[in-house]
Amino acid sequence: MTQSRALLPRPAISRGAPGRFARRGLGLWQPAAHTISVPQPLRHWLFDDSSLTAKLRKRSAGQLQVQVLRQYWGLPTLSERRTLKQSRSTALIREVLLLGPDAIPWVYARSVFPADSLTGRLRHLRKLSNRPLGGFLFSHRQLGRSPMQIAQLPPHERLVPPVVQGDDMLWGRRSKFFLFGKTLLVSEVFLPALIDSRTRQHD
Ligand SMILES: C=C(O[C@@H]1C=C(C(=O)O)C=C[C@H]1O)C(=O)O
Repeated sequence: MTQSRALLPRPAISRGAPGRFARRGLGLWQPAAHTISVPQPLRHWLFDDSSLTAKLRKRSAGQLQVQVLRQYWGLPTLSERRTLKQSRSTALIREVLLLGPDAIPWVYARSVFPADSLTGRLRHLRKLSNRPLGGFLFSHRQLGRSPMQIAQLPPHERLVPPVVQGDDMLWGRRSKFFLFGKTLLVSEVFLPALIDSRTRQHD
C-alpha cells in the first residue's frame, strides 16, 4: 500500500477481541495486512490510500460523475458503530455511485458521518450533493487516514445495494478519515466494470 505524502499514519483500527460467535458483519472486515488472497487486478484499487476520486477522474479522462443514491440520518451498522466508537447514535449516511464514461457504475461508496463530525469546518458536508467527498478531503494536507480494512463481499451482501448487486464476489475496503479533530468512515466497493476495464486496457 503506498503511503500518501498527505496522510499521517494513524493507529490501526482497534478491533475488539473476536467473539466466539462472529456476529454477521463483524468478521467481514479484515486488516489489509491479513488479506492475502486479493486477486492482482484488485490490489491496486484496494490498497492505494491516495484519493480514489483523483484516480478515477484520471482513468475516465475527466468524465467521472457522482450519483447520490440516497443520503439520510440513520443508525449505522453494528460494525460501523464499533469502528467509529459510536454507541447507538444516528449518523448521516451517504451512499453514492462513482460513474465512469457512459455513466457505467465503477464504485459504490457508503460514508458515515457521526453528527458531531458535521460541525464547524465540516458542516457543509451535509450538502455535498454530487460533488465528490474526496475532492474536499484531499485538498487538506492535514488529512489523516486509518489503515485500510478489506472485505470480500458475497453476492447479495447487505452492504451492497440491489442496484449494483450481481452474481459476482465483490471486494471492498473501508477506512476512517480524520480532519479538524473529526472522524468519518468511508467504505468503497469496486465493481466489475471498473476492474474489467482495467484488465481490457492491458490486453
Ligand atoms: C474518499 C474519497 O471520496 C470518494 C467520493 C465519495 C463521495 O463523493 O461520496 C465517497 C468515497 C470515495 O470514493 C476519495 O476520493 O478517496
